[in-house]
Amino acid sequence: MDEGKMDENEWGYHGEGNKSLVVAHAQRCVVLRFLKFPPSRKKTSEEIFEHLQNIVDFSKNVMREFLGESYVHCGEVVQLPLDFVKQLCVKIQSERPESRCDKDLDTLSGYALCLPNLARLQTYCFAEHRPILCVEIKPKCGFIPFSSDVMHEVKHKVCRYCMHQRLKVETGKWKQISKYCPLDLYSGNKQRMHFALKSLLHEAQNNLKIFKNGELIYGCTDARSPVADWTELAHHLKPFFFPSNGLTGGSHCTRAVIRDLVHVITRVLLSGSDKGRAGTLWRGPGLRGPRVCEASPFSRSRQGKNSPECSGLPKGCLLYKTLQVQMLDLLDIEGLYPLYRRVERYLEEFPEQRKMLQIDGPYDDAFYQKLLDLSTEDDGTVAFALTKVQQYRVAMTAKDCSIMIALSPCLQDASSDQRPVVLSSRSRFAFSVSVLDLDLKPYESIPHQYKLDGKIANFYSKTVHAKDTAMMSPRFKESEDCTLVLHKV
Ligand SMILES: O=P(O)(O)O[C@@H]1[C@@H](OP(=O)(O)O)[C@H](OP(=O)(O)O)[C@H](O)[C@H](OP(=O)(O)O)[C@H]1OP(=O)(O)O
Ligand SMILES: Nc1ncnc2c1ncn2[C@@H]1O[C@H](COP(=O)(O)OP(=O)(O)OP(=O)(O)O)[C@@H](O)[C@H]1O
Repeated sequence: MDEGKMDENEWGYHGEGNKSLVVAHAQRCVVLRFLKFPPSRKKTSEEIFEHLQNIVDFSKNVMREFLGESYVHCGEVVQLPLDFVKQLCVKIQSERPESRCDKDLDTLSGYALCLPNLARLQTYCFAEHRPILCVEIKPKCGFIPFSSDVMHEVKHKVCRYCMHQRLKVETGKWKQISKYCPLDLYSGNKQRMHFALKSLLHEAQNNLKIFKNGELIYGCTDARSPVADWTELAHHLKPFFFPSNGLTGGSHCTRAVIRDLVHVITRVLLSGSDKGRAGTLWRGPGLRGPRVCEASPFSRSRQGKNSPECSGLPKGCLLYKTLQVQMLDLLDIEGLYPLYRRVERYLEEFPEQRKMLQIDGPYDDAFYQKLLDLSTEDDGTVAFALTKVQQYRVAMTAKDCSIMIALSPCLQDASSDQRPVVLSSRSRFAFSVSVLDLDLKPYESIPHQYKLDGKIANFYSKTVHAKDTAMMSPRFKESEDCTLVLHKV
């Protein structure tokens, strides 16, 4: 990319989250990722450069090691002409969802991250002429905490995502509760994974987006977004899955296309194409805790039946590796918070030590090596507390990242440039899998996490458990009554 000759007309709005905004080049497979800030929060150019460089270093030295290099694209920091950035900002403003406009794109520093456009097959060269379908999934936390420090009883049975749904609907963030449960997606069991993916297709929230040739065709931006239209989605997908157009249309066709999509995504998610070194050498914390969330409609419908829920994920696949990194949260926020307070007290006494403790970077190999200490025996030291704090931040990052799956149809016997291939009922796709949004969660967000966690668990217990008890009690009363009668007889 020639930063000297930038033309805003060659770039278009691509998407945004809470902290960054992404624009894509019209022809080339690259995106620019800019940081966003609340209008009142001004940062210096040096601070922004350091922040972006930290993102690159963290991806390179930590996440690549954990997840494998084929999945992680670190990108590079680029300096752009300020005129270009200002004009780009004006150009894209009308396309931004209203709910994201509480923060402004940084137009003052001129710095951004340049990354491959993962909504197209991963390549830095000119866009390929083959059509490309891309599915982005933000799977969220895939396990139930196993830490003995967890005091909220409900957290041992119901996963954080399912509990949080109740609060999100209550506060108006989303209109209805999703049937998606991350534990189903991470189960490795095909039936459960199909259920999870279909649930995401029903209620995408911010957990699912679908792009066709780089353009968003499915997914919602906020609670005001129109309801999911499977007929329209199937119309987009049909040429990919039924190239010879065997099915004419109607609900049968819609269902068949959606089923094919779900099956292909499941196969890709279970594939382990990664050849990375350290990603496979590293032995993570090991899968622990309940494998089923009590709130998942799939699990509820199978209660008491012999369900094949625990097939487990293949070790090479990205879901498995992501889950391992998420499980670096060994103590849960309830066990972590006192350790955070220990580090805080130390820093209050020795503020000059902050740099040495690498709280704000650099995220180098030394930082990575310390993360590998999985001991949970607290020796009362600041060093122990700090290691757990840093592991928690890394785990939280993995709980909030997204997985991008790009699929491109290929002919029956054509070689796919060494890319892996997945089959659907009537087609064949070359695919790539990548992770995005691997920005290390800030140290400062820990008190917020602690409060939010309590709020989510309390709200869930108050509403759902109260409701469940109310619904259960007549049945219990009946059986009690029955038992009493039997006793009398
Ligand atoms: O706390 P959560 O689980 O709601 O996650 C936040 C996400 O909400 P979600 O639940 O996925 O809708 C939230 O996503 P949205 O803004 O809701 O799309 C952010 O990803 C946020 O991360 P950060 O503060 O921007 O670094 C996320 O915050 P972190 O907790 O990951 O810091
Ligand atoms: N390299 C990329 N290629 C293609 N699309 C991308 C890329 N990076 C980001 N995106 C798109 O931009 C959106 C926003 O990016 P990202 O998730 O990094 O934002 P964020 O503000 O950091 O997110 P969060 O809300 O989780 O903090 C993504 O959901 C994805 O659709």
